[in-house]
Amino acid sequence: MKEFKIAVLPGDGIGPEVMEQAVKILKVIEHQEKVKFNFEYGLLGGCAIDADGTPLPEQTLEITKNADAILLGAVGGPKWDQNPNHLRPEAGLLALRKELDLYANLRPAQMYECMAKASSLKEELVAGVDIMVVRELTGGIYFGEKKRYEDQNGKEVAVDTLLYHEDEIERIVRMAFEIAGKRDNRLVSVDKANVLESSRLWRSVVERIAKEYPNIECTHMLVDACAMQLVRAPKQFDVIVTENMFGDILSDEAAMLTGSIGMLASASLTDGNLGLYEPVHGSAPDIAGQELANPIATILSAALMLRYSFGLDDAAKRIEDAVEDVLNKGIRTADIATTGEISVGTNDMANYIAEILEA
Ligand SMILES: NC(=O)C1=CN([C@@H]2O[C@H](COP(=O)(O)OP(=O)(O)OC[C@H]3O[C@@H](n4cnc5c(N)ncnc54)[C@H](O)[C@@H]3O)[C@@H](O)[C@H]2O)C=CC1
Ligand SMILES: CC(C)CC(=O)C(=O)O
Ligand SMILES: [Mg+2]
Repeated sequence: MKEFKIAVLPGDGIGPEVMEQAVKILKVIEHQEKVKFNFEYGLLGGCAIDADGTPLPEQTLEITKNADAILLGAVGGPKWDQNPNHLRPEAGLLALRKELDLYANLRPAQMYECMAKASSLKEELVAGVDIMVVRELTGGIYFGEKKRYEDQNGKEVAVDTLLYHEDEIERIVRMAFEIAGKRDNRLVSVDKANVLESSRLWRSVVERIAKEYPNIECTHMLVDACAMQLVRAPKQFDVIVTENMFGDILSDEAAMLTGSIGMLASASLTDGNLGLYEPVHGSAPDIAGQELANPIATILSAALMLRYSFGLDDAAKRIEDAVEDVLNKGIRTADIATTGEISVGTNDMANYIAEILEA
């Protein structure tokens, strides 16, 4: 029997709640596919600070390095907001991404037909939206040097450094071209080349690599214009490639086109088979512990794990179809509910998905 080791890092806030649901779905798949998933749990983020005094304990790093894939909930919360940077939950996640060289963050934003009909946005605007945001994940301003000091007038100064090496840009851009080649052959590279030197380097690398992909229509867009175009005419986009912070922001925006940030999955990949799979959303402290969290983003992240890290494409598709079936039946968590539908909590949403999978 084929065995896969999965490092499970539930994290903080709603992280453990949505993770429980994803594991529930994976146990159904395990049974159906006749494979064995060995789940190894680790602490990351605020819970790790509380238990071990560090957001990324050595033991967690070990578990992830020995795993075939990593499934993550979310980290962070107000309890740790005033901590110094190295004792913030988010620093643990950033360190993990860097340590494992997970440089490519794929964030697919796909609109379900039944969700388009119920969207608070115009149906014709969002029906058929299918965007893949390819975000650089281990460079840029989140990883540059940070400084705090007082100027000569005694006023505080803060510095974050945005730095990119050419080869860091090259590998993510190349991956985006490859992905575009398997989709609709359209790639939009997003930068701020009218202002930022790092963006001018980014653009020149994109232009050089574009010559190797003559069949792919490659255009450039400034990030402010892209934010506007995403809400004005989202269907113009197929694949977007961009640097770390722009991708973080634009993918949250793209999420809302599809109904809720509680629906968006992501895969963080390196050059091998290892991947980290996590919902795009955070730890949502405002709804934690209330059975309100939508588990779909984490369940769909588990499906991406089956596809990208384990090659279990059929199982991944069955999960995605089961999610769509449940949505077609009008079953909704609070974040995606409109009137006249069946409103369910976190657990029941996953139970309905599991029921369809088992049918
Ligand atoms: N990958 C990660 O672990 C991330 C962690 N964070 C951290 O999470 C904490 C909260 O950050 P926020 O800015 O509030 O972003 P957030 O994504 O946690 O929440 C934003 C809004 O979306 C809602 N929401 C998020 N996920 C949901 C779900 N599954 N179902 C239903 N509603 C959902 C929340 O209730 C909230 O109103 C912060 O400490 C932040 O640093 C934020 C983003 C990513
Ligand atoms: C380190 C994370 C909190 C950054 C983020 O918001 C994300 O990756 O989505
Ligand atoms: Mg984010």
